[in-house]
Amino acid sequence: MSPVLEARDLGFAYGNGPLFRGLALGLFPRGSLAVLGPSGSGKTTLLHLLAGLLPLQEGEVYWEGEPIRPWPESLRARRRLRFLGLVFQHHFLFPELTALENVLAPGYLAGRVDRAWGLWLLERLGLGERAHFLPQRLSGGERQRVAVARALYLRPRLLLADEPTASLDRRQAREVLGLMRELCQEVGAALVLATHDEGLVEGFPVLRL
Ligand SMILES: Nc1ncnc2c1ncn2[C@@H]1O[C@H](COP(=O)(O)OP(=O)(O)OP(=O)(O)O)[C@@H](O)[C@H]1O
Repeated sequence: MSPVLEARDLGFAYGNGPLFRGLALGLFPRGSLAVLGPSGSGKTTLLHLLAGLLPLQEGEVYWEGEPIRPWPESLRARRRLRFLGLVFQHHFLFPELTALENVLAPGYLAGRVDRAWGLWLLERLGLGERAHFLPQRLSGGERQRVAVARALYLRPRLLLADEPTASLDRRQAREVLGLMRELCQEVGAALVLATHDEGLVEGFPVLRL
């Protein structure tokens, strides 16, 4: 079995000294990893490097064994759409689209619109009854669950979640994380979770920044 995601010898600096150097990680299909570190330690930067959203400075990132550095941005964007899903601290839902339309949005980009699959994801996340609500009528936890459904809609090999529960209370955070982990297993996605919260990473292999 080859790794879904691998990073070797990663180093990055914004100009005022290195944020990290010589960093390595690897994830197998359906594997998980928590990136743990205080605010400012470089979690978001690392996830952006892994997602190919920030140019690599030192080292290399491999998606399913292929180095991403040589790819032109247009190819990277195309590969990203199929390879990975992203969930951020803020949900970034389209305010004028319903929960279901938000989940289907990547399907329009990829030419794969399957309402039944979108609805199944929402139901699995406990939002079947709210599929036709606009985001403004949903709670913070519900919006974040819609964002998780949207990120998994194209059945990515990898889900990158950057502080996805930072705006939720502890109970909601645990619930959203638990559902996210279960659904990743079902969809077949590996999971990288970035968080500053030690209390949330029980059961995860941990990389400390
Ligand atoms: N575009 C940028 N230019 C210069 N410095 C930056 C830039 N983006 C981030 N930084 C700095 O790099 C450091 C790491 O930032 P990053 O957002 O990766 O950390 P983080 O661990 O995700 O933090 P948080 O938990 O607060 O989101 C911080 O000190 C930040 O101020």
